[in-house]
Amino acid sequence: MAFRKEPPYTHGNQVKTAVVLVNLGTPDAPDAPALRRYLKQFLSDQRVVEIPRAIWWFILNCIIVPFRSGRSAAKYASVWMPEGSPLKVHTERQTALLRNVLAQRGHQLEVVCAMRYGQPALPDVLDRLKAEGCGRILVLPAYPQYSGTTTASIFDAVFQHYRKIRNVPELRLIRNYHDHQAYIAALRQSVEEYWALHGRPDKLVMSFHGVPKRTLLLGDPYHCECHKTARLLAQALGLGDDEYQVTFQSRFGKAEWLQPYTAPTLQQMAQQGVGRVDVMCPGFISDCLETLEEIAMEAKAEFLHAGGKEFHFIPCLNEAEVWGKGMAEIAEQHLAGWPTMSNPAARQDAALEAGISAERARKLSAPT
Ligand SMILES: C=CC1=C(C)c2cc3[nH]c(cc4nc(cc5[nH]c(cc1n2)c(C)c5CCC(=O)O)C(CCC(=O)O)=C4C)c(C)c3C=C
Ligand SMILES: [Fe+2]
Ligand SMILES: [Fe+2]
Repeated sequence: MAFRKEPPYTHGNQVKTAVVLVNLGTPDAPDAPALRRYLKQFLSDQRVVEIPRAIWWFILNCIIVPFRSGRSAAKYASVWMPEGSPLKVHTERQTALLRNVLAQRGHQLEVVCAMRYGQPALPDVLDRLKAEGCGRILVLPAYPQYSGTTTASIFDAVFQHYRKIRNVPELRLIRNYHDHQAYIAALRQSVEEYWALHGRPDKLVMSFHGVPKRTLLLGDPYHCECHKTARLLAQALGLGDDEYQVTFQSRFGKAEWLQPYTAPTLQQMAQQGVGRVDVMCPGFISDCLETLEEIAMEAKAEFLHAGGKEFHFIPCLNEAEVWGKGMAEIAEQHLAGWPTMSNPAARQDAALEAGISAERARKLSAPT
């Protein structure tokens, strides 16, 4: 196998560290050509669709791409922001937030974002970091719950990229943070703030993106991690079992996916006399088509049509300050041992913030 051409190794270069926030990716524009490119790349990933290649090639190229692109483009158009697709806009803002919080805590590192599908493409971002001298890379997927369909696909893309590189950086991959206290605390704060402004619902629905049921039966822990997130959040909010419900949305294709499905559950709730529901999507750290259109528009209309009185969508964590700190805490745990703090004053501040005594902080900041 041929490796990519690299400049000759030189001695004495300072090795930099980078954190890469990787999200799913999104079309470049809310139109059919952009959707065709996006859906083709996304749905050709064998981690996402496990149907035998030849059959799937036919279904994807002759049915899904031609028929879905226009419809999906119209949905994207209904949530498109002036700066672009919500998923990309929020991911970029989260990257800036994480960069600022880590810098405030005294870390010297690059913080960038990348997309598994679409732009900025993960391989291009990894190439750029290498050219900038980053010899340590921490990959932070935008998925709190691990799934073979999402997290592992990011890992595949990273490994695939470095297969062609001779001088591979030191790599760390964050597998999940579905039960991390910083993530649960950020969710709790966002719900409590929402309820302080808008009052409380009869029922809180936590709607996660679905996956085919067979992936659960074949060992994917995603379903269990979603339930654990929901249980921990309900505990943090002090909710009883009858005050919240976990559901799964965005079913794709004819096969059975994780149940209960979000839309029919909301309709049943409306028919059973649940007056107000609040829906949140803790499987997404940023708002996107699936939250803003499928939940905040479609599911809302269906719930009200079925007789529900009030429907509230609680936004994702997006750029909440508490989530900036949460992401930083998660990243810091995985950065441990890497020399990211070269500034003694910042090191002392960070140690103080972590609750370590001033004296110990001074010792820590002494040159080593
Ligand atoms: C939160 C994690 C996600 C999992 C798990 C997931 C699995 C999964 N998705 C599809 C098919 C589609 N998903 C689409 C959009 C989409 N999916 C996620 C996240 C997860 N997907 C996000 C964040 C988004 C929104 C992207 C955006 O641009 O805002 C779409 C495209 C939209 C459409 O045309 O309806 C498809 C298709 C499968 C098949 C799958 C697991 C097997
Ligand atoms: Fe999806
Ligand atoms: Fe489970």
